[in-house]
Amino acid sequence: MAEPPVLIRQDEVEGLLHYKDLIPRLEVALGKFSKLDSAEVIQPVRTTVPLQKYNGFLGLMPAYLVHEDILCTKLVCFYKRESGSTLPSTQATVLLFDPEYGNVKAVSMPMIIEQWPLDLLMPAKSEVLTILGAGHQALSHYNVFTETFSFKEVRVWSRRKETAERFAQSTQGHVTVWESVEEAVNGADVIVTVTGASEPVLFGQWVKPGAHVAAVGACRPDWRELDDVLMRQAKVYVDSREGAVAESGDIILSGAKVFAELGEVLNGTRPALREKTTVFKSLGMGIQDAVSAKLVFEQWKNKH
Ligand SMILES: NC(=O)C1=CN([C@@H]2O[C@H](COP(=O)(O)OP(=O)(O)OC[C@H]3O[C@@H](n4cnc5c(N)ncnc54)[C@H](OP(=O)(O)O)[C@@H]3O)[C@@H](O)[C@H]2O)C=CC1
Ligand SMILES: O=C([O-])C1=[NH+]CCC1
Repeated sequence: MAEPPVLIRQDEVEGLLHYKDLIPRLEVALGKFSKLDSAEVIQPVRTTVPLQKYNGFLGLMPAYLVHEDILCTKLVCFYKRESGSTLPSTQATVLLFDPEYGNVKAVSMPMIIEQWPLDLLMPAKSEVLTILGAGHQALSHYNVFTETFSFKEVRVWSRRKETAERFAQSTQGHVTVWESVEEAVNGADVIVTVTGASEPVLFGQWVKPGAHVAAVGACRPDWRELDDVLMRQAKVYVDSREGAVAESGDIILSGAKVFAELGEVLNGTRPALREKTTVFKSLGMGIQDAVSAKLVFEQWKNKH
């Protein structure tokens, strides 16, 4: 008889997995996912169930990594929150299966680890980082970017100045708060957009040529964070082409062409044009959660 599933709480997950251990395993999985006719990593486009009454959706994000025999599904609820709301906008549960028998081995309510090997696309000399949005994703991106790279200056903007100020008070290093997006991104080498916006907040005319934009918000076909000018002038990289053309308003509504999947850069089939203005449009991949869940479960077993 199969063992009952273990429940791994979010605070435990944080102590069991560091993103530095995740990235190399993720790179292998992404490279395999982006191979032509790949049968090694199976990840269908997210299925979404609209929750109109609550201005949100439930997303189902399954993935099977054949090379590591990892079967996993993330279930994520996302809501568009009014300004000043204290309710969380993203809540996720991850189920890790035994692929042979089909029983659930572990259930966890993880931090959503949206970390990517983005140094591939950042300008070689990146001194100024601007984060647009100041919520959960902003903090996790701040932590990874500032632990991994040495920026001379970090700036933050949020829809409400109080959110940006609270963010700046919560970070380890010095962060300056800006009231205008245009001024906040002026001269920035790396811009992370992590807002709940559904209309563009970042405009191409403000972006320094050669800058890198990591676009993390706007995960529905009619939501946007970036304007047409930026989308059309930049080389656009995505996590999954199939996902991007189905779900990303920034891509669908601007008509921008996808240059490459990040996995194609990692497996050497497309170049990383870091000297150009680049946009990485991330929508989230079940693969990330599958790799994370396996690592978390292994660590959990070592400790119990
Ligand atoms: N690509 C991926 O893999 C993932 C993407 N996401 C996306 O990242 C984004 C941020 O998520 P998270 O940090 O958890 O959210 P939070 O609710 O914690 O933070 C949202 C931030 O966006 C701002 N904001 C909200 N609505 C608007 C708007 N209409 N216009 C401009 N700014 C707005 C908020 O400003 P204020 O508080 O000042 O009002 C706040 O700074 C979401 O779009 C989410 O879908 C999340 C997880 C994974
Ligand atoms: O990957 C993810 O969990 C999400 N992407 C967009 C909203 C939530």
